[in-house]
Amino acid sequence: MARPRPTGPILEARDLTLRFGEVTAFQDVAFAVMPGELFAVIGPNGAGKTSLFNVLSRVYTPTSGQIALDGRDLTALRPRDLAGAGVARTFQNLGLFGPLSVLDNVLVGRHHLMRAGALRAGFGLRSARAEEREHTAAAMAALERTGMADVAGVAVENLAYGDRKRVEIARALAMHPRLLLLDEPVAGMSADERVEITELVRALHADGDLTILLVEHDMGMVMRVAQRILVLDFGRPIAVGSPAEIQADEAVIRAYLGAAPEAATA
Ligand SMILES: Nc1ncnc2c1ncn2[C@@H]1O[C@H](COP(=O)(O)OP(=O)(O)OP(=O)(O)O)[C@@H](O)[C@H]1O
Repeated sequence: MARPRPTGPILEARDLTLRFGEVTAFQDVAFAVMPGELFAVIGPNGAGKTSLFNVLSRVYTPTSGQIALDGRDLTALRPRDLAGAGVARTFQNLGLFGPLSVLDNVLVGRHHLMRAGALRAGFGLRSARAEEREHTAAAMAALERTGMADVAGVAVENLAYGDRKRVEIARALAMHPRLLLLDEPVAGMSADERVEITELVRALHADGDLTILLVEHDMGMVMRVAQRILVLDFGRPIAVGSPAEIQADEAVIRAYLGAAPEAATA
């Protein structure tokens, strides 16, 4: 049965603070991401982006404040419950299994939906085979969306970095998430790969109902894809707005080491 589409924010943070002992990773962060939105969090080095991403993906529990998914306390979920709650993520440094094929890596993302146990599958029961076909079809559909279906049988370790990122995004999509969390998707990429992944993220968002929260250091990438942007600086929110508003915001320009707006959009 299709989940009812929430009318309020899909994700909402209020007064969110994370401290590691004496170190404040971020504080008093507040934002609301609406269903279908592409929302980005940016900021200079050490601004707190990764720490915030880790709170959203349940790696860390905030020191104080609230974070709600569809109006319910996100911190009540364990990391492994996220997929079932409709949230999928990618990792900054890829979380793939190199020796496994592209298809098998994507099937790992369907794990939480697999009902047939290994024993039933081993005996080749019809229901287990039907389920396997269903998962393979879903994984192949996700690979189609990221342009990787034709290399489904290739070991991931034989792919270029940008293509591995496509596989990782496909794995997240195969979970059929409503909310996709992207952790610095163009980090470590060549200029060409950056353009390709930026276009992929834009196309995935344009495709349909997916809500995307993107944490990214690369201003240019964010300006091309995001509808709204939250800027952190030294752990504090300094601006929220459209790309045009953020580019014109003096506090943001100062935070990026006095970079001129042209430089910030490069
Ligand atoms: N596990 C940790 N223990 C202690 N301090 C931490 C930890 N993780 C992050 N910090 C601190 O929290 C602050 C925010 O770091 P964070 O990595 O979230 O920033 P960032 O915006 O992602 O930076 P970058 O763009 O350089 O990755 C920094 O002062 C950092 O040193």
